[in-house]
Amino acid sequence: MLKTFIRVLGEDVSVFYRYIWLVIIYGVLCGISMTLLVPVITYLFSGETGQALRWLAALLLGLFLCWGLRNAVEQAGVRVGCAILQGARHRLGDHVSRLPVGWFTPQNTALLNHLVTQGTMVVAQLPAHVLTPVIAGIVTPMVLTVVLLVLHWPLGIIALLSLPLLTGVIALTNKLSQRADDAFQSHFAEASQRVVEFSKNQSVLRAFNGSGGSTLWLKRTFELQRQSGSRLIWLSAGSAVLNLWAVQAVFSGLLITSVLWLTGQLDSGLDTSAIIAVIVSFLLASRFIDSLLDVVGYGEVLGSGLSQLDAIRKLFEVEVLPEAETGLKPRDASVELHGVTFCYESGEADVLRNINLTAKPGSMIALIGASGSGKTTLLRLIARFFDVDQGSVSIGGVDVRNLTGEVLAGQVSQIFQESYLFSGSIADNIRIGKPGASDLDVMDIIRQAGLADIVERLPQGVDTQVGEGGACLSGGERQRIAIARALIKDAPILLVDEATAALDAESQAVIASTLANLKGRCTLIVIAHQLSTVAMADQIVVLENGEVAEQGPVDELRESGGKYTQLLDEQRATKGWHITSFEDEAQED
Ligand SMILES: Nc1ncnc2c1ncn2[C@@H]1O[C@H](COP(=O)(O)OP(=O)(O)OP(=O)(O)O)[C@@H](O)[C@H]1O
Repeated sequence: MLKTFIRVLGEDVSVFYRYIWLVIIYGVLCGISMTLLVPVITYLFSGETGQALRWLAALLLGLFLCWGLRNAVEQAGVRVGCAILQGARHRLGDHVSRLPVGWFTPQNTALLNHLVTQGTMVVAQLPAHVLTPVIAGIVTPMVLTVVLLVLHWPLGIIALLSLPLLTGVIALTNKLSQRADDAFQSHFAEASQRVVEFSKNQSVLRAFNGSGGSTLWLKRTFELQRQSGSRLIWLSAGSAVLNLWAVQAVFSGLLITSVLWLTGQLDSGLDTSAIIAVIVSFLLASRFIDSLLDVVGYGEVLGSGLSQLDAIRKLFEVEVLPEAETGLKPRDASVELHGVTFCYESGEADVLRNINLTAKPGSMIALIGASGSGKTTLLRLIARFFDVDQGSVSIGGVDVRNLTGEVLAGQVSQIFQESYLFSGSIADNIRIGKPGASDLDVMDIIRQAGLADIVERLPQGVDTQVGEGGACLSGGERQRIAIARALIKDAPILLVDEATAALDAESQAVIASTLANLKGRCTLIVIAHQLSTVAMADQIVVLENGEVAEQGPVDELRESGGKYTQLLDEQRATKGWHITSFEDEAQED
């Protein structure tokens, strides 16, 4: 817990240390103040009223100091909470921005959203509202235990033994509640994600499931959330009862011991000092129990807060991609893969195995292979979405792990099949590729990406809002904006996941002409779906089950009659492709 607080608070950690020290001092001072009851009662019973009043004044002063310190503790707790709210989100953001892109699954994204919006809020409230009574509720009984040991050792021994016993019971019940709370929070995040998915994709759901089956996933998620919610309620209630029983058991032990001792004293004749000691011990024992009851009372809120803190800890423990500290720069736009092996999850089968590939500066490589053969993964490794498990990926002779994020981003531009557009205008989205681009540059790129006609048709031209995710545009229009965004960046290496049949013929033609224009001007590595693209490449790489099955110039592969021709035959059968050269294609067009 302490480590996570320290991590979450970063450079503001001093406010947390100050708070912890204050609350410990507060707990000790409360314990000491209560022990001042001993001389007050002793002197009262022995008739020394003056002395009793002096000790009473000391007791009142102690209580006054406790009250003052409690205020200081509360303020320190609020300051810790503010520091968490102000800094934790930034620190989480910094950490998350360095995580591998593959971490951002819908479930992790929903969890992140939940932690940033609600989790940090719950954690921020812990010091001010929960930790103070809990820490003081443990420190004060420790002080009282020492006094009880001095005053009447059997009571002291019971108090001493009860501390680890109660800590054990509370830790156990907390762990159980925390587990139930983790499950509930995870189902809660999943349900939130499902609701967003459900509302965003109504058109798909209605088209395929008009009878209401579309709500099946949602219902299942809600059911899981309900089950984990009930489990959490039952466990929390059970834990509260168990904790209370444990405290009452200790109280009964203290009570029985006091009564037995008092009875023994009465049998062996009245010893006033012993009777005073029993009465005082009994008073202290009841304060001891009160403090523990405070701890138990906050058990449930504490468990829930700690569960959020634990989720934040786990998030901080996800390994980030190490950032290069060297100032190395690629010497040219070549791309080399040496013995690259990679799997997404450790322990699972390799998605790529021993891949060797060289793209000379300005050359073009077409990646082809069946669905799932690893083509997209290979492009992701070049852009360092993940680090390879074995081997290396180099750009311009430098391992991508030794390039800073900024240098690498400057070298590589990408066109994906599904490129996300941000809320804003067409021009805003294109300028993501080059923030300082002039209006003239933007218009020029719009022409190159075959967007000119579309932009002219729109009443607000390049200032037309695209909506969230480009919802106001067609798939082809979105794709062309994404192409324009990649082109304006003018990076020396372009990675392209060519559009499949999901796009209209015009957009496919735009990609083909873009590639033809760029050929020779930058290094192109393209997942090729169109025969014309395959035909214009300098080198074809055929992937099969994560391995390079064949590679070489198109003519060589055509003649060898190996995997390449086999794949083309299969695709010709499904799409009507035929083996031809780029020139033939151009003539046919
Ligand atoms: N983020 C991921 N986490 C885990 N496994 C993944 C992930 N992305 C892809 N895979 C798996 O890796 C393998 C290769 O996928 P990849 O997307 O690289 O293939 P592909 O050749 O590009 O396929 P397609 O042509 O259908 O896009 C597949 O078995 C896929 O299920």
